[in-house]
Amino acid sequence: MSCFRLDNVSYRYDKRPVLHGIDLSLEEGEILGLFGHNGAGKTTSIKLILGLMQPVQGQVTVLGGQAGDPQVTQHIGYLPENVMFYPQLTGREILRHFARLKGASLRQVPELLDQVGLSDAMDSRTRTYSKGMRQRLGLAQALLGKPRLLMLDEPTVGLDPVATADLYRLLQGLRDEGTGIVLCSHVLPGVEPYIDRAAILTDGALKASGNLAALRQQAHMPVTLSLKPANSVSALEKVIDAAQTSTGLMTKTGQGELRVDVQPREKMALLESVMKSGEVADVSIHQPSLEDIYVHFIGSGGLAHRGGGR
Ligand SMILES: Nc1ncnc2c1ncn2[C@@H]1O[C@H](COP(=O)(O)OP(=O)(O)OP(=O)(O)O)[C@@H](O)[C@H]1O
Repeated sequence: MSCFRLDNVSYRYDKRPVLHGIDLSLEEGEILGLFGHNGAGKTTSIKLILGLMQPVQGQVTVLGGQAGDPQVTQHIGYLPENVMFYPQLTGREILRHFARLKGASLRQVPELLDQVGLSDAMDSRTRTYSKGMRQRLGLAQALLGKPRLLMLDEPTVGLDPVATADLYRLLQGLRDEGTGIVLCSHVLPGVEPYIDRAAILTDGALKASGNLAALRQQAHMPVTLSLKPANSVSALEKVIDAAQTSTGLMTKTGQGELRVDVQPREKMALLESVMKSGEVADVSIHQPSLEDIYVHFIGSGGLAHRGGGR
C-alpha cells in the first residue's frame, strides 16, 4: 500500500494558484526528498497530505484512506519547520501531552526522549532548551505512536553534526522497518546519501522525480573526470581532443589536474583513449550531485524565486 498518493492535485490560497496538477506518491519503506525553492509548495503539499486543507482539484490518498480521517492521521508523524513548545512545561510533560492527543502510549515517552538524546533534560522546562534540544523534542513528538508515514520539514535545523548523523541513522532504521518518510531540506549535500528518491518542485509544479541515477539520465548531465597528467597537461589535452568525444568544459585545476566534462555514454570511450595514451597518471570520476541536479531542474532563478507574496 502506498503511504500517500497525490493524483493531479492542485491548490490555491484565495484566488492564487500555488500547486498545479501534482502527481506524486510514496511507498512503504522509502525515503523521499522533497525539494524546491522558498515558496515552491512543499509545505502546502504536506498540509494536503495531513488533511489540513482540501485540494481544489485531484485526489489525495493517504495510507489507503482519506487525508484528514482521524484513523489515518494517527499513523502520521509530522515535524513542522519551526517547532514551538510551551516554555513552562518540561520535555516529558510536553511529550505526554502530545501522546494523549495522538492516542499513543505514555510508556513510549521516556523511551523516545532517550532515543533523541534528551534523557538527561526531560525534566527541565523547555524554556531552558537550546534550539537543537527543541528540535530533538519536535522529532520525538513526530515519532509518537510509531508512525507509518513520517514527514519532516527541515529536521536537521539546529542539530550539530553528530546529532544530524544520529537522526539519519534513526530514519534509516525506521525506513528498514517499513515507515515511509518525506524529508524536506535545503541542505542537499546532507540529505543526498539518505534518500531513495527526490522530487523537485518549482513554482507549484513537479519538475522531476526519481532516484538520482534516473534524474541524472533525465537531465543529460555530464560526468566530470579529473585527470592527473603523467607528463604534461598539454600532452593530455591533445589526447582528449584526438579522442573526438563530445567533451564539454575542460579546465586546469590549481593542482595541475585537468577536469573534463563528458556525456555518460562517452565516458568509457574517453577513458580508454587516455589510458591507452600513457599520458594519464591518475583518474577520479565525479557524478553530478543532488545539488547539481537540483540547480539543473530549478534553473538559475535562485533568489528570483521569492516565495510568493503571502
Ligand atoms: N496561509 C497562506 N496564505 C496565503 N498564501 C500562502 C499561505 N501559505 C503559503 N502561501 C503561499 O503558497 C506558496 C507555497 O508556499 P509553501 O509554504 O508551500 O512553500 P515552501 O516550498 O514550503 O517554501 P519554504 O521553503 O520557504 O518553506 C507561496 O507562494 C506562499 O507565499
